[in-house]
Amino acid sequence: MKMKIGFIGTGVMGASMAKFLEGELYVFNRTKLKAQELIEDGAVWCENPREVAEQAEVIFTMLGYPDDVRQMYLGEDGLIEYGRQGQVLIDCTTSSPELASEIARAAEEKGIFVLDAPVSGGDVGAQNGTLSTMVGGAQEVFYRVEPLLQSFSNSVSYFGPAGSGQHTKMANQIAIASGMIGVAESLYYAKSAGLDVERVLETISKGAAGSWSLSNLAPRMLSGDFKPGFYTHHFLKDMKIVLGEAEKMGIQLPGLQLAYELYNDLSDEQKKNDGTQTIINRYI
Ligand SMILES: NC(=O)C1=CN([C@@H]2O[C@H](COP(=O)(O)OP(=O)(O)OC[C@H]3O[C@@H](n4cnc5c(N)ncnc54)[C@H](OP(=O)(O)O)[C@@H]3O)[C@@H](O)[C@H]2O)C=CC1
Ligand SMILES: O=C(CO)[C@H](O)[C@H](O)COP(=O)(O)O
Repeated sequence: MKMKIGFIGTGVMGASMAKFLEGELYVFNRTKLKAQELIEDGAVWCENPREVAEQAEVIFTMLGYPDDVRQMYLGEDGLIEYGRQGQVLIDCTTSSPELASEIARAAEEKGIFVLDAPVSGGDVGAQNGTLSTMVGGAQEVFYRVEPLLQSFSNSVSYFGPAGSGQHTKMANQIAIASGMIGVAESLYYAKSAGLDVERVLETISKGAAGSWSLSNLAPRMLSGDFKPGFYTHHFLKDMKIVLGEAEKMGIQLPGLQLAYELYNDLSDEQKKNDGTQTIINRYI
């Protein structure tokens, strides 16, 4: 018998990730249109999270902000309220580690299992099923659902108790943040020096400067394609979570702080609608 799998949050990432899950799929998203392709491929549309919770054995969420996650899990009519014993809930949203622990505690009281399983690899990784997935929560639950996580990932790693997946994703975002500033400033410098920027990009991508951001986002910067793979407002959300966590740990991250300020200086329009490659507009 096919496993009944729920997927809530079918935006840029979720709509692609859900396609790789094998089973009977139950989907819900705030804007139904964004689940249309999945529905056409056979997924069952649910009118609310309650319907998903009543049907599915395992439920994935891929939402925007920690507040969305809080509402979805802990709010009235949320997944914990309607969930049942033995059910597994997996939050792939990039969210707060502390909230992940809070949700896991609330779920435990009802015999529901929760994992935090944020992903890296961008829109391209989601489309190709090659994400890197980082997991926190009970290890035996992780083992149970690992094959599902593998279906949209090329790497799945377990890190420890609830919140550990989110902490790992924060480490990922720290590495990406300064890298994005480096990518934009590299192109700006090459252009200012009168070089053929496309060739510079092609050449340095093959050397030690090579990175996911350089290969995937620098070409979008050069072609003026600012369509979101990764929304700038989500990147700012992530950097804010990291800065909050760093403060709690009593550590300073001046590189990340600078990246946050440079991104935060972008226009409201750019923050709301553009992908993170829009940082190039600060320079060129
Ligand atoms: N894009 C990327 O490259 C990556 C993004 N991430 C992270 O993954 C998460 C999702 O990103 P992405 O897919 O790009 O963002 P999107 O905004 O495209 O997707 C989020 C989806 O969640 C839906 N949603 C939010 N709250 C609710 C709710 N209460 N009920 C139902 N649906 C809800 C939104 O609905 P609606 O359609 O109405 O807005 C939207 O479709 C973010 O936390 C992001 O930081 C992680 C790795 C890479
Ligand atoms: O826009 C980006 C960086 O500025 C990346 O698309 C984004 O960070 C995707 O990487 P990840 O999947 O690791 O979050």
